[in-house]
Amino acid sequence: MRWKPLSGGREITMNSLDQLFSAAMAARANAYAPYSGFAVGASLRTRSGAVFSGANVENASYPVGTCAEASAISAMALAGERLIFEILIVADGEALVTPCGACRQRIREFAAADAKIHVAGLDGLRASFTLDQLLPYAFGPSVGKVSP
Ligand SMILES: O=c1ccn([C@H]2C[C@H](O)[C@@H](CO)O2)c(=O)[nH]1
Ligand SMILES: [Zn+2]
Repeated sequence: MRWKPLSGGREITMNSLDQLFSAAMAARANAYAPYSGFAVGASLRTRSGAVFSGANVENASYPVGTCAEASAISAMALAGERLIFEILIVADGEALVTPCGACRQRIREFAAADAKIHVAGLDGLRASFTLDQLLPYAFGPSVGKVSP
């Protein structure tokens, strides 16, 4: 992806993973995580090339809180998009923060088995997986349909 120069001279280029990372970091800045104190950002790229992002939004009733990935997927669906090519999750700390089980299933609803799931720390990308690696033998949208 090419970006217009900010001010004359050198053109600024940003690769697609940098763009996802920036979007996820920006979303993470607005995470609402007063209970866990664990802010998470997510961003995803769709087939059209558009990027959608989200952050976790917690609740005093703990189980009602939502994950960053769920929030990014809702933003995507609201824009009428239905196919995720790659998604990136960013969080602080030493551990790899991969999507929780529920979010893996949420991603599966809108992504093929080879979709990429990137995991980042605040300092940048740490690992990349395919959805199939994180959710093997998945139950997907075409499995549960019974023909009339
Ligand atoms: O992949 C993840 C893992 C955790 N969380 C959130 C849920 C909760 O608000 C907080 C602590 O688990 O982090 C996410 O949003 N995405
Ligand atoms: Zn989740």
